[in-house]
Amino acid sequence: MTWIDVSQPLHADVATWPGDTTFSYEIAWSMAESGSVNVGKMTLSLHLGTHIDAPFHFDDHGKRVIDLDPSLYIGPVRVIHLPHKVKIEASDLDGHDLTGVERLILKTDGWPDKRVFPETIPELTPSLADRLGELGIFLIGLDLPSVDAIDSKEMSAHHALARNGVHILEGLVLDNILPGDYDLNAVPLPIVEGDGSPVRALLRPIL
Ligand SMILES: Nc1ccccc1C(=O)C[C@H](N)C(=O)O
Ligand SMILES: [Zn+2]
Ligand SMILES: [Zn+2]
Repeated sequence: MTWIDVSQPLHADVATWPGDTTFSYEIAWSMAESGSVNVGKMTLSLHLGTHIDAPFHFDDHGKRVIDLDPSLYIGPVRVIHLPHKVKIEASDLDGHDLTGVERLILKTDGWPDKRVFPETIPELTPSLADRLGELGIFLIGLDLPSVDAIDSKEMSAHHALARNGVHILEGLVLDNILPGDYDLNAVPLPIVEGDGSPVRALLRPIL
């Protein structure tokens, strides 16, 4: 079975958090100039497209990307569908048996057009973060640009997840993904000081 790409392509028009650094790519040194090769250069916010958050993103004393175990982002994952929510809370998991699940992806359908940055999105509640912690889930992924509301200053979901040892993977493209069990591969770059990192996120159905 082949891997399915669930990442947003990186190009100049990728939707960016309002006011944040957009994506740009240029050839810094062309074949003509160098005499041998094209050498590219890119600039981007570490929180655009499909990416992971390091705790330093929302906590001055939190871990940087280099401190995060890459194994968090490789391995079995459960995808569940929770569409049309304003808030996603612990009780939304009630119908789901998540015994043994370590990585969980929420397909919320809350960011339908990835070319446009959303004005409002479902937010995760601290009660959900606590439930994930109790279940032993250490990675939450979702098809949204944030686990908090767009206008949040408290970042209460980010903090509650971190308190519960749950790591964050944002901006997945799940339109063609059905609920079920998959293998995940979404490893960050070894950015030593990074508060986040873009990832190439891939899913492969477990049959
Ligand atoms: N408040 C911001 C201001 C500027 C740039 C990004 C944000 C974010 O909150 C990003 C989002 N929570 C993220 O984790 O990617
Ligand atoms: Zn982020
Ligand atoms: Zn975030």
